Amino acid sequence: MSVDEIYIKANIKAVHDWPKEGVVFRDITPLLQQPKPFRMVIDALTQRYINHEIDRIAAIDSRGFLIGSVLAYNLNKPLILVRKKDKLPPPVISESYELEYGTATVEIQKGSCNKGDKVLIIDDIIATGGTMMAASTLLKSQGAEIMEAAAIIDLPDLNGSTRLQNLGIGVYSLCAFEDEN
Ligand SMILES: O=P(O)(O)OC[C@H]1O[C@H](OP(=O)(O)OP(=O)(O)O)[C@H](O)[C@@H]1O
Ligand SMILES: Nc1ncnc2[nH]cnc12
Repeated sequence: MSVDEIYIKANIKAVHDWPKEGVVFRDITPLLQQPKPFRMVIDALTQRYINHEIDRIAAIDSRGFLIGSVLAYNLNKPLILVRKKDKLPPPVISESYELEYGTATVEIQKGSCNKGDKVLIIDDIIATGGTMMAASTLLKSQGAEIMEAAAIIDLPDLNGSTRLQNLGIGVYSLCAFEDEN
């Protein structure tokens, strides 16, 4: 593990049995409350993508907005909002999916991207990968190519990153929590 990874992980809190029994919720609030680890996250993602060919950044509602919007500003790229159901004005397209602790629907506005656009998807965490997959389905339906799906945290035990990779979507995360500790 790199020094940055150790530091980022140390600023993410494990909340056991929330929002339901058996779930270990990875809370990024401590990381956001301190400039140093938050800057580490943004700087690491900026460095990774600064020389990549990216046309747009898609950030996922709501924790993904916190990272995706700052990254879009740093990289000077247009931002696409992947929002929870009924938040965006029409015309929208929708995709439903399973979460670790429920079900959800995400939407993007029609015309959010152009055919052939290379889109980087950003969220705080990849758990089952359902949210990233739904976002990718919506973006692809508009003709986009998914350049990569990136998050602060990967939970490999929930297989989300593997499921995304099996669909041909490249995945990048800054840290992983391998078990329930
Ligand atoms: O890989 P998955 O199993 O799809 O889970 C990851 C998603 O779950 C959380 O979002 P949540 O729906 O809890 O919303 P929030 O960001 O508004 O808290 C998280 O922010 C990711 O978007
Ligand atoms: N274990 C978890 N911690 C934080 N956010 C999540 N989203 C889905 N699973 C999660």
